[in-house]
Amino acid sequence: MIELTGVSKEFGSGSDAVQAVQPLDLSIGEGEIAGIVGFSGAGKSTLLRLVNRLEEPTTGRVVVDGTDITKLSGRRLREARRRIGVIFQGFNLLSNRTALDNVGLALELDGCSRAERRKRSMVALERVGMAERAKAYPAQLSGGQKQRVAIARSLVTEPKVLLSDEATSALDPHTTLSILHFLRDLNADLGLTLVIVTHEINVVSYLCDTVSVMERGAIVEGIDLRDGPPEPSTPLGRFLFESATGWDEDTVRLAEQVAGATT
Ligand SMILES: Nc1ncnc2c1ncn2[C@@H]1O[C@H](COP(=O)(O)OP(=O)(O)OP(=O)(O)O)[C@@H](O)[C@H]1O
Repeated sequence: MIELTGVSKEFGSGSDAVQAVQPLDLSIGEGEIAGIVGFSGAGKSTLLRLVNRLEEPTTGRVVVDGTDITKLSGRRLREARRRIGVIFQGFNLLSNRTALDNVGLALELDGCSRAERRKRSMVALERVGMAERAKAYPAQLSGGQKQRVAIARSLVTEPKVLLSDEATSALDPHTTLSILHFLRDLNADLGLTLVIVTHEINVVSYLCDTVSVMERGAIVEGIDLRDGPPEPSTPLGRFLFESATGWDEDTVRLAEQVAGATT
């Protein structure tokens, strides 16, 4: 579903140049939940932003769902981006718009009629259990509810891929778990391919099928978590997994039971 080949990103030039992402290859299958972990400054967010060309690659090719998005421009690039949803740590909701109007923003930009926008936005809000709060403004919502609205906004254009950049980092552990549970449902129900940037190994262990460990712009190892308990081979991989405290099963069960009710 996602194929990065020789992709790199350098910011600036000359002595100020920063090689945020070294030339790398990454392959993510359809319906896979792929994690990207590493310390601050490792290049995780830049790598994620290269997937939908929010960041222009310095070298390499990015193919998403069979389309080489590095070759697109203008309207065709905008259309390809509609098939790639994004959610962020800061939610990025417009404070002067209701939840419904935030969700419908992309449709508005596409010139959809008001009635069509409303219909599709309500479907997306229902999908995230937020239909009853359609008229609420962001300031009237909790962090978890804001993230649900942001997820609805990313779903309204029916993407095949959802990119998540530290989407749960600003949330408490219980709300984090209910959002993760919810992302897992979306993956199962809609077959969405998820790419999750996080610094929390707990998030990876709970949610991901695979994880790429990043250090100084490079993927230093890839681990398939479907093969059983992870056996990292690099010092960083070992450090990240061994220093994680983990969520105990009771906490996870409890969070899943109340998912949707209290976020
Ligand atoms: N727009 C930019 N201009 C210049 N340098 C940048 C830019 N964006 C990122 N960088 C640099 O690229 C490197 C990788 O940054 P990036 O944000 O991708 O890392 P990260 O792993 O996501 O970190 P964090 O977890 O702190 O968000 C850092 O050295 C950062 O300072």
